[in-house]
Amino acid sequence: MDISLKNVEYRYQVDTPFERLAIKDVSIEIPEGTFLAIIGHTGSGKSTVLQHLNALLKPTGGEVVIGDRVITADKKQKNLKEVRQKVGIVFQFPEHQLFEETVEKDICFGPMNFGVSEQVAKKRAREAISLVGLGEEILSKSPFDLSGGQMRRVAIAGVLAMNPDVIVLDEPTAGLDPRGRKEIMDMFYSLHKHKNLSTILVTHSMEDASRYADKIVIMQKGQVYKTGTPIEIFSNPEELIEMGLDVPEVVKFQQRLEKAFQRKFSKTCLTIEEMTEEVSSFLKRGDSR
Ligand SMILES: Nc1ncnc2c1ncn2[C@@H]1O[C@H](COP(=O)(O)OP(=O)(O)OP(=O)(O)O)[C@@H](O)[C@H]1O
Repeated sequence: MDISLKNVEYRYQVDTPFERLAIKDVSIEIPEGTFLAIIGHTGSGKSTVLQHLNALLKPTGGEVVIGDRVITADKKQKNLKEVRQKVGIVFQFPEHQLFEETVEKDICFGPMNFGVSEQVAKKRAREAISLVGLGEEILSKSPFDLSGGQMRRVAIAGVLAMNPDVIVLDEPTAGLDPRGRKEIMDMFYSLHKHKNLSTILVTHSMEDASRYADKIVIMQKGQVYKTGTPIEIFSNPEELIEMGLDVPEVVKFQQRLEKAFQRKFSKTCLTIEEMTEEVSSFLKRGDSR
């Protein structure tokens, strides 16, 4: 399912003294099967954009196209439930939304709320729990007896059990240790690859944006500042640093080497493997000078 935002504007608390323009003139194309990362400073509008992707927010200007639905400020919208089922959102700290007595009931809650039978919901719960790397024995436990990392996986399983076509992630690894972060991100990447799940990731981690995304959008002051592939975005690290944004460690390392040797590498490296190759040919070239 394709999603696109066309010149979207959103104002919070319209017609009140607290009215605030949060995003304006935002255009983003997300073809089916894309892994898109949205980066930018706090307050740049990332979460506001994200909530338009499953019609939790309706634009106050422009239009949002989700599959065959067109959502604008004026149009009366029916059956947004269908859109919300197809586009699943994993909010920050999703485990805070667990509330049922058992993991199984918690995971089944969403699908049953959308009219799926109990039997089918239970089947989906078993599939979803395995997709997030947990064993079926956990289904009968109370979510509140689990570790933080397990709770997070259970909450994600609840979103997956809705069988979404698109998954939207708002800093899904916030508060996890480095190993937990990598496990969760690898899991989303594998779902994206094997189930062709379009994935939209809002993140402060440039490492994750460069490692997993096909396309990156930089938001600044409520607008899209730049869109490109990870190579296009990170091949000019000075621009990002000037904006006060970080760049991946491997890019910083390349910058330092280039400065120390007063020579440019033939390309920007985004992984340790690429960097190793580039450094060895760089040193060989150095030898033959
Ligand atoms: N409920 C709200 N009412 C009024 N203004 C809001 C509301 N939510 C967000 N804003 C404002 O909209 C702008 C964009 O906020 P948004 O949360 O989309 O940014 P963000 O890039 O996701 O930030 P963060 O990285 O901190 O999550 C900010 O100026 C923010 O103060």
